[in-house]
Amino acid sequence: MEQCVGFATKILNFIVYRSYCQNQLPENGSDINLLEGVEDGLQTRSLIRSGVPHRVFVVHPFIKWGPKKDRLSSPNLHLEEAQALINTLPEWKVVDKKVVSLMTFDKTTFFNKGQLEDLCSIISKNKLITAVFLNVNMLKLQQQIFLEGLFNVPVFDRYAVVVNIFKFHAVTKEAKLQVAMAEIPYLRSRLRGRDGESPLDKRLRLFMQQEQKIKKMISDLHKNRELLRNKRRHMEFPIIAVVGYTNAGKTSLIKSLTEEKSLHPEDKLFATLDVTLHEGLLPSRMKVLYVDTIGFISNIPTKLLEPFVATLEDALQADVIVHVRDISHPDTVAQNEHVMSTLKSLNLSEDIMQNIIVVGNKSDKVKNSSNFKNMVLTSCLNNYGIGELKAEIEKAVLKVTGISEIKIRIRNGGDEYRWLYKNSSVLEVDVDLKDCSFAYLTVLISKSKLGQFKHKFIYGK
Ligand SMILES: Nc1nc2c(ncn2[C@@H]2O[C@H](COP(=O)(O)OP(=O)(O)OP(=O)(O)O)[C@@H](O)[C@H]2O)c(=O)[nH]1
Ligand SMILES: [Mg+2]
Repeated sequence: MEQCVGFATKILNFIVYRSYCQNQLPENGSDINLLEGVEDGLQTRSLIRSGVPHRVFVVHPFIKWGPKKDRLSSPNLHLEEAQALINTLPEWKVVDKKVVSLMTFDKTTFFNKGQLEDLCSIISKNKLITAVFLNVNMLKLQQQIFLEGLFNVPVFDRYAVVVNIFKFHAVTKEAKLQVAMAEIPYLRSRLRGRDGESPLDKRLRLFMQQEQKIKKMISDLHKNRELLRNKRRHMEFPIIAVVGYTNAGKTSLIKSLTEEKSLHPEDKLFATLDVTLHEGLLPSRMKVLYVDTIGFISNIPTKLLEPFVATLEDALQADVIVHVRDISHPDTVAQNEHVMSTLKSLNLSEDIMQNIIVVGNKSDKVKNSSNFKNMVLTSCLNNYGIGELKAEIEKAVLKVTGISEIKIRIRNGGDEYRWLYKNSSVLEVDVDLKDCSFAYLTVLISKSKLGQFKHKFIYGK
């Protein structure tokens, strides 16, 4: 309780603390130079010190009445998701949790007087607590400074926590650059609290320069990927993008579809941050490429996801989208709405939006899965429904790509033979019993490739 004695004194302390905090902000360019050591991991100075674990008191504030009330989900489900976010950070632990109802999130003190006293009392009694996670998108600087002054421990919002999860999970240079890019608006917003003397302008300018440099590096990488994509298109393997809410089982599903051993599904939010490609075979032995993508999550500031949007749009230039839902999750309906509205907000073609196969995953954890209609039910745990899903994917692929099955008689081991193996999916080879130097090949081939084949080997001769 002692921390709460004298609310007015605390307000005074807040003013003193505020100037203390301002002195803690980066003083010179080198401190905030995100691009120093890009190659060795883009170490940034962040408001969460990387590598310092915390024992966290999770507080989920929610609006009880009015138009801003969340009608799709419940405060307790949000609290659970907030806990899952904290547990995703290595060695971080949740030691207490609470939901608090408010009329607005706009007050500088954030909570009302009674709530603040209550929270202070919890924090002062529980000596384990080393940080508070306030489950809102982004606190205003003044709110954060006020609450930290009062609670005497760091206060993190969703932006800070999610950026740090991203940092732990970014593997490729592109993902690391995107995380650095995502962090800039946050760090910049934390700089703005200082009085406007010239060093602040200098630091803001530095941020802008860094932002430009990172943007340029990302755009160079995108160009590179564009080349790869064209190459991929040239090979004409159908592309299946796998999307869904974080932790729904996207990576697991791709693992089941491709039997690729190297994939590692994890019970963590945002385990996958990089777009990766995985080769698989459909029932007719047609080769396809599955694209694993970053998971969606609701209540994330759009600024945080902006750097990832271009990559996601790029990944979704696919022939078919598979939307994986975790139907065992109590919030599955709200998660579905969120994924669908995010997909609609992206710059995707009409065609692809018509080609979404919905998968009801984790059906092993659901008692009555017959409630879930218009989807393929699967379980990656026991491979249930994987065969049916492959057949659905094949149907969709054949429909959109105009790929057809044909049988051609060609010379064994000749140029035609090699060309077909490279450019189509060979389903069957039967030696011509009348002339063993010839064979009948049954292949799946796209219209354009068939045109090329005829041009090269039939009309061209
Ligand atoms: N019981 C059950 N668990 C599953 C199933 N599919 C996936 N899981 C588990 O769910 C967790 C998340 O799986 P991932 O495949 O990593 O999920 P993801 O959608 O790729 O997650 P992010 O990359 O973090 O967005 C892991 O612990 C999986 O083992 C399933 O069908 N049944
Ligand atoms: Mg994943």
